[in-house]
Amino acid sequence: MEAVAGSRILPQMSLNQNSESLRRHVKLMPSFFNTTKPSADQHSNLNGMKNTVSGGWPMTLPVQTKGFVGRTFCSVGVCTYPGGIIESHSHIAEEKIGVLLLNLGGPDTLNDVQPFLFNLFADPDIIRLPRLFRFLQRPLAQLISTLRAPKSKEGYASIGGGSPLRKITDEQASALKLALEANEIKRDRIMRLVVLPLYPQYSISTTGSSVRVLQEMFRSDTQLSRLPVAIIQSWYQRQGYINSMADLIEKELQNFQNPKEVMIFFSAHGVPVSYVENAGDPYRDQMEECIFLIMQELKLRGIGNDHTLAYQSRVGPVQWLKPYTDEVLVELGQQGVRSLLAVPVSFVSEHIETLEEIDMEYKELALESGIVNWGRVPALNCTPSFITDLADAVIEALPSAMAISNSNTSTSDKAEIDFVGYAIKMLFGSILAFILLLSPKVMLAFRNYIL
Ligand SMILES: C=CC1=C(C)c2cc3[nH]c(cc4nc(cc5[nH]c(cc1n2)c(C)c5CCC(=O)O)C(CCC(=O)O)=C4C)c(C)c3C=C
Ligand SMILES: [Fe+2]
Repeated sequence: MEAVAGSRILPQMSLNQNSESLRRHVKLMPSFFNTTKPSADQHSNLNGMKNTVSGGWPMTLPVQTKGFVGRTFCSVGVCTYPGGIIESHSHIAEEKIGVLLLNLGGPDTLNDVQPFLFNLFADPDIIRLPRLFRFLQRPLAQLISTLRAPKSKEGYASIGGGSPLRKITDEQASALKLALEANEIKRDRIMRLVVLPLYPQYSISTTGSSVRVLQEMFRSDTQLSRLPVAIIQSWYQRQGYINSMADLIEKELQNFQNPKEVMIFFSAHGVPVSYVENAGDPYRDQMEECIFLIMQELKLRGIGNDHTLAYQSRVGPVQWLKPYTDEVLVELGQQGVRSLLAVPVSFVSEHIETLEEIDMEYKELALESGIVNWGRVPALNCTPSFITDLADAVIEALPSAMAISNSNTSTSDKAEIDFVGYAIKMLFGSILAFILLLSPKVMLAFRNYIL
């Protein structure tokens, strides 16, 4: 059994690489683990089986981030699942299950901030340009990331000079591996992959974006396209997750002098309204249902506090989901709310928006607005009940694993077509962006957009 942590760069790989090449790639992965566990019989459960160390699963995924400091596949955990070896009377079969965690990346150092932002804005699911203007995506991303970098760097500098996301995601991957090994399960002789985004609610801009790229990659690889894959789209409604969130809230309420008077303030990462209203993003509906379920669980525990939901972290001049966290905090203070417990709800790890935006900016704003007692629920990170629930989610998803079908175009043809198209688009995009930038008015509008 091994767990290897490395940089955030995940290069393109294929299934049949030799072990030397595999080792090199594995080192580049933020988190990769590989275990096998013996089993007695297909029809017996695996309780009490002894772990063995595998020499390595000859498979790794063609995981590719969208550039250097990656967004999207920022933690990869691959494990051969308990039941690694299944003995069925006369044969021994090895059974391996991969778990691929999808998460947002974050800059490890201040030097990584601009490349990180570039990857973010170059994602067509984050900056959604009309099809006709798609060729501008990368030049625009270059421009916006360069202009926004100083402000973002300030934020990352204030939380220690980089994002903690990578470290926490690695820890979650290791904890999940242990939880999966502890589980009892019966196995067939198959290899399957479960894709688990670390976003409880689905959004086009998070899970949607990652899964789209993953599917493109799998379709264009003959071997991977045959691998049975189960994708967990969202899991906010799972009782284990709801209970874990309720536990955190219940515990944190006890830190207030008068817990019953505390306003439970859910703060979710926002998305532009157009995602929900024009592109059919289920994010807002799922978020509202998630809050409803958490509050319902708290009520069952005799906790009937007032609560509210607001959206934070908007970028640019377009309308984002409302109400906005900063505006609601001010209103609540003015309305006489004196005790408030902030609950970050769209993400399961500590990150810049909990450590800087909530703990510093929003706290200061709330105290200025009349709130006296402030608290914040920590992120779930590696909370055992939460990790166990993720392990259960992985196991429950296994039966639905299906091959992602192969595309007709060969990989090399595709690469050629992509390259020519890409070069033409880059050329025209850069010329247009350059012309636009010569106009001071356009430049000013841009500055307003990104800050
Ligand atoms: C520009 C549009 C953005 C959309 C849409 C968006 C959706 C979205 N993001 C998260 C989670 C996180 N985002 C984080 C950072 C971050 N996000 C955007 C922009 C959009 N996000 C920017 C520009 C940044 C960089 C930070 C900054 O400059 O303000 C992070 C933090 C990563 C870290 O390093 O700690 C998280 C987490 C969700 C869940 C979401 C949609 C539901
Ligand atoms: Fe974001």
